[in-house]
Amino acid sequence: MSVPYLDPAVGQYMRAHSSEPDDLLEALAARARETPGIPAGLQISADQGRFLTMITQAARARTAVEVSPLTGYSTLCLARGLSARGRLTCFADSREPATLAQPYWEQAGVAGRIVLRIGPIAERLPDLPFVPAVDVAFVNADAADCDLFYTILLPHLASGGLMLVAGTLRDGRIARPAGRDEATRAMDEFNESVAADDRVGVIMLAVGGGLTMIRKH
Ligand SMILES: C[S@@+](CC[C@H](N)C(=O)[O-])C[C@H]1O[C@@H](n2cnc3c(N)ncnc32)[C@H](O)[C@@H]1O
Repeated sequence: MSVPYLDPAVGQYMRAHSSEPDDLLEALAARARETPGIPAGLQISADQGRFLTMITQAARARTAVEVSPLTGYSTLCLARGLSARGRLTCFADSREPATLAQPYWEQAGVAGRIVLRIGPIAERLPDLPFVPAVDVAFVNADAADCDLFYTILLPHLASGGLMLVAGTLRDGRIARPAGRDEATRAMDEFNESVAADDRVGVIMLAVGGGLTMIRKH
């Protein structure tokens, strides 16, 4: 478990007392590492993946949305947590997840739950239907895009629905003003605006590079 802003001994302890990713997730992660053009470090961490599966299960989600899949690892974690008749609609700029992850989605028996929408995400996302309402949305995008995707997705969320946004602590840089880059400043603005949004309840979790869980009232 890599939680760079935590004491390494605490991270090690957490890893030792959490479930490990299974062979299929490990195989997909290895395939992503070997694939040219997939930048290292963009895929969600194993602990984030486990959290996505568990929260989707706990929410008994039937309708989920993801922006964006890239390697398809987070997609597999979300799809596994859905009920058998659930649907996960994934917005991606390119076909990468389909070509890379499809065999793993099939092996997991969840390929039939996944619908890919390929094309410029900001243009495609507003086409998402309002019925059925979304139970769980997962946003793992560039910091500069998080506010736009949040703004578009929130009206689609069911009352009591959850939105999870990854990378919100920027691996700890968010709280170290000296080391801030443009993306960290953008994420800070996003975090400020979500915390002040009275339509939702918010908790920031020290999972992976930071994971914000947002519940619509
Ligand atoms: C953080 S990744 C999503 C990772 C995904 N959830 C997973 O588990 O594999 C998505 C972001 O990566 C950015 N990105 C950077 N380089 C990319 C590349 N070569 N292909 C696709 N997305 C890329 C995109 O702009 C997008 O906002």
